[in-house]
Amino acid sequence: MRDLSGHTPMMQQYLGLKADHPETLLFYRMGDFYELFFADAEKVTRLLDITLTQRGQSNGEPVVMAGVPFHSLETYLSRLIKLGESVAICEQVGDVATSKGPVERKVVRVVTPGTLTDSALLSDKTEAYVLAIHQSDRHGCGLAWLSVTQGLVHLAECETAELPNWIARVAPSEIIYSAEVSPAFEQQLKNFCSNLGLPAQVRPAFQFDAALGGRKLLEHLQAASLNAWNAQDVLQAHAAAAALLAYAEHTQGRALTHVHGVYVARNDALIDLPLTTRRNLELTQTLRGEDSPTLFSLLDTCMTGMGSRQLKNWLLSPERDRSQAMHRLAAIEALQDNRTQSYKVLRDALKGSGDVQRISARVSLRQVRPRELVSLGQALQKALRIQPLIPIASEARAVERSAKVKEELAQRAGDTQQSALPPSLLPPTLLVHIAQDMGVPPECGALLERALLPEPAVLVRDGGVIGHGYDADLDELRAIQNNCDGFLLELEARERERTGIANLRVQFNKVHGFYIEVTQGQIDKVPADYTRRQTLKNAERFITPELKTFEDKALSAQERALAREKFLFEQLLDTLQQFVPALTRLAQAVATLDALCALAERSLTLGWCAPEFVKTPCIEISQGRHPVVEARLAETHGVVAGGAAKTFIANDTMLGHKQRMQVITGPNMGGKSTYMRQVAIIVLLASMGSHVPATACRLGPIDAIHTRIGAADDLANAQSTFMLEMTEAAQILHAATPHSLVLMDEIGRGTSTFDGLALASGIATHLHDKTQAFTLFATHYFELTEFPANHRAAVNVHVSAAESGASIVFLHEIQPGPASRSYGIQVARLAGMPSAVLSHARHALASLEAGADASKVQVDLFAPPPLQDDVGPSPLQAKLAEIDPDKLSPRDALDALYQLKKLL
Ligand SMILES: Nc1ncnc2c1ncn2[C@@H]1O[C@H](COP(=O)(O)OP(=O)(O)OP(=O)(O)O)[C@@H](O)[C@H]1O
Repeated sequence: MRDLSGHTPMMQQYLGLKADHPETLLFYRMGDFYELFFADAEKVTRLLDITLTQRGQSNGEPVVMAGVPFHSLETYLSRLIKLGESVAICEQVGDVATSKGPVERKVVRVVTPGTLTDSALLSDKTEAYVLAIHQSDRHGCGLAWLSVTQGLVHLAECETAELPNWIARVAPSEIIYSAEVSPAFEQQLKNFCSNLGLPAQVRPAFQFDAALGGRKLLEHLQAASLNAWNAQDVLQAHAAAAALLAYAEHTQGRALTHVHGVYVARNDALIDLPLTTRRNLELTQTLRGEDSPTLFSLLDTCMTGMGSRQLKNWLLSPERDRSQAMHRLAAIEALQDNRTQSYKVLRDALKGSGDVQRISARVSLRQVRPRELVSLGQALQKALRIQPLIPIASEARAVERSAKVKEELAQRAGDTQQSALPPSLLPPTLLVHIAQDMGVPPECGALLERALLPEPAVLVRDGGVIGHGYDADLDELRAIQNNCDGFLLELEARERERTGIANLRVQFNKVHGFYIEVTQGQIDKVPADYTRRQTLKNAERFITPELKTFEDKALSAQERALAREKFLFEQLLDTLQQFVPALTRLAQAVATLDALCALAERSLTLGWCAPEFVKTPCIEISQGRHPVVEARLAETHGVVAGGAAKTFIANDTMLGHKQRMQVITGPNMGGKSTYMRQVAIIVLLASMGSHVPATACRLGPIDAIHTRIGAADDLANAQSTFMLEMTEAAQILHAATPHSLVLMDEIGRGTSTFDGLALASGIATHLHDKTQAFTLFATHYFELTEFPANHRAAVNVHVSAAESGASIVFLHEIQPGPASRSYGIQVARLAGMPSAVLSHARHALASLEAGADASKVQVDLFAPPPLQDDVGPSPLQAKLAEIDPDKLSPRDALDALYQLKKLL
């Protein structure tokens, strides 16, 4: 323990608090400022560009400090959190008037990027997760993550090698791990996090305790066993959960009473969408790291932040089991019902709904602000109006029509695994469930309406929060403040009448308070209950018991009203706790309904169709489109660089048992990448339960979407473009199965032509013969168009283009057969290459082609490698093997040596 005795008492207090938060910036409240000291002060000065000052000395050293005004705390917090910093907020909790030495202070909460609850600091559309990672002894990891504003702890276990993909899937805002992970593991984790700009915190090893985690989960679930959640066997994840909950509680300064759900994410339950796939398909971020245009930005027309977050979650975690998707599809069909078009009415009703999910979490954490409670009250009223509008009957008809959903439901009813799903995803059908959860107890809404003013102050400490008529004492205190003048006039009139003193006056001054003034001439009329307060030259001033009582009340009324409001607000929070579970269910229902309505709207606006799920492995798409490219073309009215088509050209895709691989050729800019991505996007949309941009779509089971597209140098990890390309390709070859969709775009182009071609052909062969995944293989190697000739399940297709003079027109149609040529020079011309370069290139091409024709040797790229000839041992080896030196006489040994020499 450090000796602090040389420091001033205040610095001793500060340093004592700081010792508990060494890695966190400590905001130390002093009057109207939060002050930071020493290294913290220097750091925020750098990060926030605020002034560094120096005041006095402590322990012989100058006290370096920087401060921010208390009322601008949120602004500074938000900037620091965006920079990945954590902040401990230390408030004065003792009584300034009575304390000897520095007033008592306490860290009341720690604000970290992954445990935010304040809507001012959170993005509407993104959940902030904190992810705890536990390294187990056996090459595995236990994971546990939660968003403090949700009531659900997610658990998972994975191999260490799969960790990056899990982190990508969870997309946390912050990671915590044990102080005792292996150095190699820590290094890997740190590299990975710094590449993603993800803050990582080290936590004490003892907190990563499986038994403790199991117990804590049971406490939250108020259950005796985790079996019902199918979470009993994931012990490594329990260890992570123990640390996760401890950390979340540490940041909030209290237990998370609203956490009452556990969900185990099993590796084989979700469609695998590796980090590369998320990136390449531009699901939530463009390749340049922007939020739009992406698939999510196109899909997300939700009316609430809750809906947007739900939709993003569906997009990034589609399940392999299609029953969930089928439920959503049935609900979308009901919402779109021609006659009622309920989705429109519902979207109107959902507009402007408060963020029930975040607000109810803040209720249980007792951090909620008055205005949030008002908006919660409004959301409850909305929910009651929305409830009867939900087209339950149409959904029932849609389910009836879909024999498959019915079959699925019947299966699920007898399926013991069902409780592993979050509650709102269970049968009965989705909309029925949503409608049930919309019914929050009416007394909750009524209480909020009564308890709060319609437009309360921002903070309780300012007063003006609690409604009129809610509490008699408060009403009286307010009446005193408001009716001071009225009361005094009324008292004056009454006293004049009682005493008969016509010029009696009731007045107030700051020194003497309230008094009744009587001129000297009228003194003899003063009643007995008047007590003299002050004598003036011409008048006497009195006080009466009634006026004294009023004075006491009036002078302290404001103070007492504030205290009363605080008390009533706390009492309100106590009462609201019982409604938190119902509010959490309501939030989930609103989020789901909003997301479904957005999907219904998108489908109708963009002309999408419902996919059909089948058991036979296949991907059959009629007239498929890439929704984001199509939307961009529509926005720009087809005026895009490179003379592309004016409207999007739809294409079919037929992959099945007989045709598992397409070798796609065609000019640059022809649309190969777009076509491949569109197939992946359609598969993904269908799997999440959305309609798809096509006229028909039949989809067999899918377990993963792998992509190897483009190449960006990963300089931070010292990987070259080619190394990265090969690493990604190798991962795909190991992971893909016959139910996976694999996109390979121009594999092998990062090395010399022969190496690249040879590798590309090897990879294609492996995918076709061994992996047998559905594969779209785009290539510029014409040699690979020979591939289908020797491989039954592969076909050639090409994107069409037409030559028009020296130029080229892209038709973007996928047609059978290989492309006739590559048009590289024409594309370069479109790109504005100087004509001298083009002319040089044309000549060079002609001579290269002539040379290639002359020396054409037929190489069978796809022939299996020759087996090593097994010719057996040589005569010399055979002779040597015969000899047993232990049995040889010196004479025999010499003979043998001569024989061996001869054989040589
Ligand atoms: N089906 C389509 N209909 C209309 N326009 C399209 C279509 N497909 C692609 N395009 C347009 O052509 C552009 C180039 O497409 P894409 O990047 O897919 O070509 P590519 O063949 O993969 O090119 P490269 O081989 O150079 O990577 C797209 O940005 C888009 O504007």
